[in-house]
Amino acid sequence: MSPHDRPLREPADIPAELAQARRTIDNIDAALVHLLAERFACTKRVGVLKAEKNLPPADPEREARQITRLRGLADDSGLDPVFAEKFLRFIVDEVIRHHEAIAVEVRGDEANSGETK
Ligand SMILES: C=C(O[C@@H]1C=C(C(=O)O)C=C[C@H]1O)C(=O)O
Repeated sequence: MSPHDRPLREPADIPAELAQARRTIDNIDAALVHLLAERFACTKRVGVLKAEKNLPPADPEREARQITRLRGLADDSGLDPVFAEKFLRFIVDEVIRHHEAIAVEVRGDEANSGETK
């Protein structure tokens, strides 16, 4: 466990309920960071697989289906679907940038090893 996993220390003079709510927020933020780290580790692998198979970095058709699904999940759970879509778009755009960089790297490696596809 990293020392950053612990919730932040709050001043002693703040109301107990506010301090408790902030501990919960800190735990949720920690979980979000862990989840994003896992997601990016997984998408990195996908980027390598796609580059090796000469597939494009972005898959707009899959993205459209993910957006529809997440908007539905957001609606069901009381989260603003517009926000859910923006949040997914933000993450996916970053993933696509990673995939473009991975594709350049893999192509370079192939050129250096004299491999053809
Ligand atoms: C991860 C992939 O690559 C891209 C990133 C996606 C994502 O982060 O969910 C979805 C589709 C692709 O545009 C994939 O093709 O599955």
